[in-house]
Amino acid sequence: RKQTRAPSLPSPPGDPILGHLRYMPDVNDRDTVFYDWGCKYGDVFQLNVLGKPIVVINSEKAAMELMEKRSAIYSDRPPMPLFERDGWKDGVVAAKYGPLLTRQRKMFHSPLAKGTMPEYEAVQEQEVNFLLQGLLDEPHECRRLFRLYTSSILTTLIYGHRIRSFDDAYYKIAEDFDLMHEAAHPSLLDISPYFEYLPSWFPGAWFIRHIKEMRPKLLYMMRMPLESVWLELSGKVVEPSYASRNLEALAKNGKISDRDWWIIEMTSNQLLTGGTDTSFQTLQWFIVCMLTNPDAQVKAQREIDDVVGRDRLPNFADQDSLPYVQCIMHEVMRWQPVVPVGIAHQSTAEDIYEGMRIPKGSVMIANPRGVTWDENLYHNPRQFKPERFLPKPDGAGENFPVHSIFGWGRRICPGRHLAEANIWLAIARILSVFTVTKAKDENGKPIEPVIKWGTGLVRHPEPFVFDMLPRDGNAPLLIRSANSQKGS
Ligand code: HEM
Repeated sequence: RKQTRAPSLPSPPGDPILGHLRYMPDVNDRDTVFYDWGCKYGDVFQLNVLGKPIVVINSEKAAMELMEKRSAIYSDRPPMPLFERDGWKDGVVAAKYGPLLTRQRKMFHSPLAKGTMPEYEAVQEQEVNFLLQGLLDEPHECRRLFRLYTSSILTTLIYGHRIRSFDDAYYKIAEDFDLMHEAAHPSLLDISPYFEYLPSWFPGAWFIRHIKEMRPKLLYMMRMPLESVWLELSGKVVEPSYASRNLEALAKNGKISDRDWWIIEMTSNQLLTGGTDTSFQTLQWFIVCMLTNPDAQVKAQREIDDVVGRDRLPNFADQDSLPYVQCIMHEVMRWQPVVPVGIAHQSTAEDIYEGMRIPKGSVMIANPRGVTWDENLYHNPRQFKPERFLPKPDGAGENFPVHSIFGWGRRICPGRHLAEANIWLAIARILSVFTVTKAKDENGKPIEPVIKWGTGLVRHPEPFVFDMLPRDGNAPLLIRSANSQKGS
């Protein structure tokens, strides 16, 4: 009673019945528009779309209080009808908060725990050496090579399959996931499931075509790799992997039920799809940052030269001695969060925040921009300044906004340790042997890069021009020798 009498959160003006439907920003600008509205209406404000409350949080203090400390009531997901129709119903990303989510997340605990990471170093080193070789031979293929790098680490760990070419069926799977980016857009299905029966030519019914194309692809993506692992298990040589271990454990107890099979299929797929685009697009943003901040690149290369030298490549044992390289990775993530508005949570009980009411069933959006652009937390927040994370007096002693990048409470990204390890190794080794620089036109004049971002679930730069040159005559030899070592 007391709670329902509490005042509502501040809200921008909207329409009767429709609420803020007509004012909802485009997916591409949602983070920046929500940031601007936060400056105007307060760090926690409410929108309503056809009666559904949407709470936007624009400060670390409020997000910590609600999404972390009170995560027991903020860990559900709102309905994601397009994801579900595409074939991801009940998969961990879209799962409602409950036993099925708990079971799936439990399966990730041990394989993705921080302490398990050293077990993957050999795979990561082989993959990064293959990446360097690719960048040396075909630097213009950088985008596809980054995707191959992140997806191959994942397919090796999940299915025991290394990707060695762009024609590999597993690479195609990772590429086909591009179509899923459309599912980030609001659709009529958010209003009612019956709109699925509209003809595809009906204005606004683009999602009918999307489901028709995406659903079979997603089903194939989930089924094909697991069936291959199952077939391999009946043979003699099996590369141990997340899927093989889970299948073997279940098979020991007799027949694997359809439900158990589905859970392994789904969790494997969500690790691959959740981990590939986020990580490889972070690497693309790293290239953008090096291209546009040459001083930072030089500083990181000097650090690597001092600690590692030029006769070998950096490895995980060097990580603590390369603080500036670590700062570069974190600053790339802070400067351009690749999941621009995170993944929405939903509240399961009514709540009060600073005397104001948050209705039960509110969609909760913790906007990363509210934190990463907060001038109380970051000096010149819109500038790329890796040293901000160095301890004082060398740097500003600012904190990496881990939750704004990897999520909140009981839904925090389970793959964060693996993501950071994969990205760090790629960044450290690229900086040790290559320099990212402006491309030159036919007259030898540097071409100014134009950086724009494309639409999708994961923020990515549109193709841009740059060069990636070996740092010295020894770099190609070092790369070739590393990539030809046993196991590579
Ligand atoms: C730079 C890389 C990555 C970033 C920025 C990132 C970011 C995120 C974010 C923001 C969420 C939503 C968290 C929330 O709801 O509060 C998430 C969820 C998730 N991520 Fe990541 N992620 C990355 C890499 C990975 C990797 C490598 C994997 C797998 C190995 C992975 C698997 C997942 C899964 C399965 C979920 C769903 C968790 C749930 O709904 O409970 N991610 N990630």
